[in-house]
Amino acid sequence: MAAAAFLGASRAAPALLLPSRGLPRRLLVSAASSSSSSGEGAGGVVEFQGKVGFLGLGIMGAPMASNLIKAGCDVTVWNRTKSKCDPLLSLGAKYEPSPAGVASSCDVTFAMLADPQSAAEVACGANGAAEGLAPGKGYVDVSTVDGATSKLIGEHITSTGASFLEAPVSGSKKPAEDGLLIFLTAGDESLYKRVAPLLDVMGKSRFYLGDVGNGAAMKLVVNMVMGSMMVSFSEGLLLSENVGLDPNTLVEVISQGAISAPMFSLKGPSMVKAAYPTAFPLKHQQKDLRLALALAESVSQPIPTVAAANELYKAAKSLGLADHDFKAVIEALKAKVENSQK
Ligand SMILES: NC(=O)C1=CN([C@@H]2O[C@H](COP(=O)(O)OP(=O)(O)OC[C@H]3O[C@@H](n4cnc5c(N)ncnc54)[C@H](OP(=O)(O)O)[C@@H]3O)[C@@H](O)[C@H]2O)C=CC1
Ligand SMILES: O=CCCC(=O)O
Repeated sequence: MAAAAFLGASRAAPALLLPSRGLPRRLLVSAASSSSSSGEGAGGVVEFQGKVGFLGLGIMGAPMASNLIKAGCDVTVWNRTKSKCDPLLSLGAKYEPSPAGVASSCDVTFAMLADPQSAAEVACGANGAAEGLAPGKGYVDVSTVDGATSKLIGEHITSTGASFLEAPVSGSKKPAEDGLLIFLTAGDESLYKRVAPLLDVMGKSRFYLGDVGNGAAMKLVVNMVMGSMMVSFSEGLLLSENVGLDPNTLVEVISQGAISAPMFSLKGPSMVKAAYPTAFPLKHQQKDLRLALALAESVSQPIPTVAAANELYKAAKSLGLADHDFKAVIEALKAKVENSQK
């Protein structure tokens, strides 16, 4: 069936208004063709044709896949812990029992895994995605990993004839739910253009940064700044309290000045209450600082503030806070203060 004819059919197209770089866009999705393509259709309508795979349904992967399904995509999912697929299956997703099965049944497969080791295992290991890939298919890794891991995955994927894009994201659980992530992409530019309509379902903006490794590096630089800012903020909250100020007032004062940041306004009030519901797990923030330190080492640049922040996240992990939100790093600081006052 011709794609245009299918796009005209009723199955094809829940049409959505999508905010992308401030411009409303409509998305037409079709699963009609096994050779996926996308582009501007008549009247500025953006089209994606093909089946979409999603591997890794954690805090980020689940809402991202969910948004694709809600936009009308034909989505097939896999997760190591199978029960996490259930909410997506209820929304209409299909299931395959391995990453290879997903990749072989889909035109483009996204992966959102915890760390370099799991991203490499799911892409390149036994029953991994690469086993199901072939020329014409695409693999988009949106996990936060280091450049070396991303290059290794990319080489493995492209050796099958498929194309590879790294596309880590800035933005946390809520932006993932709201389809407001920022994609930092690098690698195959034609795959980037092909999946752009899908990125625009899940995100509010996208950057194409050239060779594989550049997206990973950009993501690590952003997150090392964020991790250090959170430590500095924690020190300020604690110091304000220790000198008899109301830390809630500090949050308000900061929100009105030059260092105002959504992170402080959003996370400050719960930090004052010592509540740390998880949006971005502390173990992942520490992983990102570890990878950023290695990145800096690769160009012989000292990043002493990040090195100090990393030690505090490690201390927080050893206090059992790995799966709490990364703002729980303030607890490691409290423990240090208590120890120093003994
Ligand atoms: N949370 C956030 O705010 C953000 C996170 N990120 C990055 O996105 C990635 C995912 O984060 P997030 O969703 O929060 O993390 P979660 O810990 O919630 O999810 C991790 C996912 O990886 C899977 N996984 C872990 N180890 C393995 C393995 N050995 N083999 C197969 N699958 C595995 C998990 O499967 P299972 O369910 O079986 O454990 C789960 O699907 C990370 O790289 C993180 O740094 C990026 C931006 C924001
Ligand atoms: O990697 C996690 C980033 C979290 C965020 O950007 O708020």
